Amino acid sequence: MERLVDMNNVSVRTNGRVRLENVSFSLNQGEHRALLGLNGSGKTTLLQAILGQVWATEGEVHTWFGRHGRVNMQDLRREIGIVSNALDDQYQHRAGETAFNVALSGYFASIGIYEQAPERITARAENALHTFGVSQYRDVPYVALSQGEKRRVMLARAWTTGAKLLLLDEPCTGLDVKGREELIEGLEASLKSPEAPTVLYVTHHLEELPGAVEAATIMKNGRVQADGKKEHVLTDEEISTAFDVSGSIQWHEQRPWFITGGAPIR
Ligand SMILES: Nc1ncnc2c1ncn2[C@@H]1O[C@H](COP(=O)(O)OP(=O)(O)OP(=O)(O)O)[C@@H](O)[C@H]1O
Repeated sequence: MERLVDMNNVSVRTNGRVRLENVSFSLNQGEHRALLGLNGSGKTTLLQAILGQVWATEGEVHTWFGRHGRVNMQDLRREIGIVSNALDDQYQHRAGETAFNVALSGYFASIGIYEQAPERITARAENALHTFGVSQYRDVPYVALSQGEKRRVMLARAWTTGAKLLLLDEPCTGLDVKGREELIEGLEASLKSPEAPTVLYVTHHLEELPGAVEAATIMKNGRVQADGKKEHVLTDEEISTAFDVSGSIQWHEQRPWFITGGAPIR
C-alpha cells in the first residue's frame, strides 16, 4: 500500500501562535480517513501543511511526490482534489462560470479555464457531473446553484482532477439533511471505483462520515489525541474528550452518531 502522506513530529507556528504541535500523521492509499476535532484544533492547518500552504516550523512533511521543500508544489496540488468553503468562496465572484467550467477547472487546479482541455478531460468532467447528479446544471452559472448543488459540483471538480488524494474540508456545511444524504450517497458510490482517490474527510459531525471511511484521527489543541481504525478511535471516551461534551457513539450501518447526553466537560 503506497504511503500518500507522512508527517513526522510536525509543528507549525504562525505569528507566535502554535497551530500544530509535534504532529505525526500518515495516510495510505485507499485508506479513507476522518480528521476530527473541535474548532481551532488544527484540522485545516494539517490540510494546509499537506498542500504546502503553511510550512512546518519543525519536523518534515512527505507526500508521494517526496519531501516538501524538494518537490514542485504546483505538480503536487494538481493531484489533490479539494472541497472546502475556502475554494467555494473563490468562485462566488465569478458570475459567468458555469457548473461545467467549475468541474473542468479542477484539471488545471485553477479558478477559471485559461487553456483548452484535452477531450478525454472534458469527457471526464461531464461524467463527474453525471456521477454526482448535477449534469442537468451543466450550463447554469455556479453562483446560481443551491448550496447542495454547489457541493456536488465541487465534488465533480475534484473527480475531474483525476486526483490521488481528496481533501474534503467540512463538505456538508450548509446542507440540509436531504442534501447531506445525497452528497454522502454520491461519495459512497464513487469511492467504490478502483480509480477513486483516497479521502481525508474533515468534519465536526460524525454522522456525515461515509461508511467507506475506515480510519480516524482526532486532533485536540494542535496535537493528535487519537489515531487508528475508526472502531477503536470513535469511542464514547475519545469523542467526549475531543469535543468537551459527554455523550455516546451509536453505530448505524457503519456510520457513527454522537448522541450528547450531558453537560459540557470542564
Ligand atoms: N493565519 C493564522 N495565524 C495564526 N494563527 C492561526 C492562523 N490560522 C489559524 N490559526 C490558529 O491555529 C489554530 C488551529 O486552527 P485551524 O484553522 O487549523 O483549526 P480547525 O481545527 O481547522 O478549526 P475549525 O474547525 O474552526 O475550522 C487555531 O488556534 C487558530 O486560531
